Amino acid sequence: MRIGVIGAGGVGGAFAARLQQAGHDVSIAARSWTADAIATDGVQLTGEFGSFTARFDAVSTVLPAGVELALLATKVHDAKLALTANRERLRGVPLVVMQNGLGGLDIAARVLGGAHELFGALTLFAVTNRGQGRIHVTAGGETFLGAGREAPSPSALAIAAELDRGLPTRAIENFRGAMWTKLLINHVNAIPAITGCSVQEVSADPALCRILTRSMRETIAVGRAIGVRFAPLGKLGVVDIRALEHLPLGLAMAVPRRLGASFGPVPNYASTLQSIRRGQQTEIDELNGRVAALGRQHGVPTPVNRMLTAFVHRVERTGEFLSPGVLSRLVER
Ligand SMILES: NC(=O)C1=CN([C@@H]2O[C@H](COP(=O)(O)OP(=O)(O)OC[C@H]3O[C@@H](n4cnc5c(N)ncnc54)[C@H](OP(=O)(O)O)[C@@H]3O)[C@@H](O)[C@H]2O)C=CC1
Ligand SMILES: CC(C)(CO)C(=O)C(=O)O
Repeated sequence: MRIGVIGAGGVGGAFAARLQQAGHDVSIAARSWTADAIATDGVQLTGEFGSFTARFDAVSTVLPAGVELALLATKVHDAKLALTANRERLRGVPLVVMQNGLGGLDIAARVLGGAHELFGALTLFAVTNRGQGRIHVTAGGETFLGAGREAPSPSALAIAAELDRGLPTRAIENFRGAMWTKLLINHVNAIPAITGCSVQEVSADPALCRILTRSMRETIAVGRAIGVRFAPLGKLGVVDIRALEHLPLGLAMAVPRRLGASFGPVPNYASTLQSIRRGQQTEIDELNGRVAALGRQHGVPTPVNRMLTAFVHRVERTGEFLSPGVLSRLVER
């Protein structure tokens, strides 16, 4: 199949390399400096999904004509520009939006039109983008594909099967509920971005894990106020979400502690801290920031998500991390 990947960073680069290796005809649209590096040296994949270099004939700032399926793997805030540049090439081509947060599919529908065939994909593997096509997968995990609230359509099943040839991918029902569960999982992103600690260090540290748990509880409350039906996703089952919601805080902390440990022994710094280290804008406004905005809209208090969002922006501006002790004093005072 002719597959076009827009945004060849961590997630896009890993999929591009593995799909090409599996025999698909993959082309890449990247920003010029990354496109130049990949055109010369290919995508160099290391870690959990194997170590090899994938070379691509078509690497440019826009996709070539003739693509049959497209994947969008930019950060959410880069989606509008990337899709606008590729709009002509995407006419009639199903698009899979591989992004965290809740907003990517809406942006794609606005740019490409509400009738465009759109799917979302939630990726549970953890990947470090070392720049210029060098991609290191620190923990394996499945990708879940879908759209809306219903059971997967025949085309969702067919697309998931094509992607599954490269990396483990499954079509699921209640994709909207799964997006919210992934948003909960991505609460592991903010504290590493504020402190410089890994996800595993945060979840193993009682004071930091307490903040993480509080932020997740706020998000469940916001989701409930909106009528979200959280779907089980990877290591976070419906029972875990109920435990997070209803158990006393000290006991509920077991859920994020397990979630952090599930990323395995290699430190996972998550995509938000990686953006800071590369001097790029983070997606925090689409993660904890989105929860805070929805909380305001629906009258649900979200003080921890508001603070975490503000602290990530502070680190973005200053480049200075807060120590775990200072962060917990500021949040818990
Ligand atoms: N990293 C992870 O472990 C995971 C990330 N995610 C989610 O996946 C999505 C992608 O994240 P991730 O791969 O980490 O991000 P990266 O920043 O590593 O990759 C994004 C890529 O998009 C490129 N890009 C930006 N604008 C354009 C454009 N206009 N045209 C073409 N390419 C463009 C960037 O280019 P440049 O190289 O120039 O910066 C970069 O290579 C995010 O929503 C993230 O939250 C989901 C699960 C796991
Ligand atoms: C799953 C996780 C937390 C992997 O690191 C991720 O989605 C991210 O880093 O944004």
